[in-house]
Amino acid sequence: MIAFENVAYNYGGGDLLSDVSLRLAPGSFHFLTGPSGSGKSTFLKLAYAELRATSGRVNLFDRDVKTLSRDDVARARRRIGIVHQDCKFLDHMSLAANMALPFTVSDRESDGQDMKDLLGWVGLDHLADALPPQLSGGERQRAALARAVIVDPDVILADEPTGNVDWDMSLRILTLLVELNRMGKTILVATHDLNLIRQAKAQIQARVLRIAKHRIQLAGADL
Ligand SMILES: Nc1ncnc2c1ncn2[C@@H]1O[C@H](COP(=O)(O)OP(=O)(O)OP(=O)(O)O)[C@@H](O)[C@H]1O
Repeated sequence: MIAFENVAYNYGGGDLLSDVSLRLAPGSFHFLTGPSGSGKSTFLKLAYAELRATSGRVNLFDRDVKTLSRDDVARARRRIGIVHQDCKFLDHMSLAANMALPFTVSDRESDGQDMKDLLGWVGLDHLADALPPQLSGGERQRAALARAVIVDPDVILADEPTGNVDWDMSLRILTLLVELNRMGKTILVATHDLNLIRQAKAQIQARVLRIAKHRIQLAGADL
């Protein structure tokens, strides 16, 4: 799905990430952890071609990102659901209308029943007509996850999807991610939350990647 080959990235100073080689195989579940500022969000941006590697190669669905035109990137992104750290909604539009935005943007028809089912799946069907500022932090994060999956992507990249929510809500979001993985989606979750990772490993085969000293390594079984 997504492969990194000897990738390095810097924002103009020294390398933030260097010598990164890894593959997100279809149907795999990965966590990405590491200290604040170590480059987790940067890695995700490289993975969905928001940033281009300074050196090395990132393959998105078997194509070198450097060779992709803007349209190719847009097409590839339709196969990726991105849950941003600080998810943005249009505050003047209902939750249901916000959920339908990916369809509007990609010129596809949205199916009202699918939308209802999806809101039900994340436990927000009663809030379909609410405006985003009326949602709690956990409701926003579940809405962000639902919006990322509404176009049925093959890959889900989630940046701290359980930041700012309590443990019960974190577990609920984790359960949704595990369900998606069981449906065959390839998942990568960047998180600081080691308890969440332990909880997930009790349920599914998840690999844990750790950023240390600018490199990304597979963490041992100690987690
Ligand atoms: N656009 C940018 N220009 C310059 N430096 C940047 C830019 N974006 C991020 N950085 C720097 O790169 C480093 C890594 O940032 P990144 O957001 O990838 O880390 P992170 O591991 O996701 O952090 P956190 O866990 O705090 O979200 C930080 O030192 C950050 O200040």
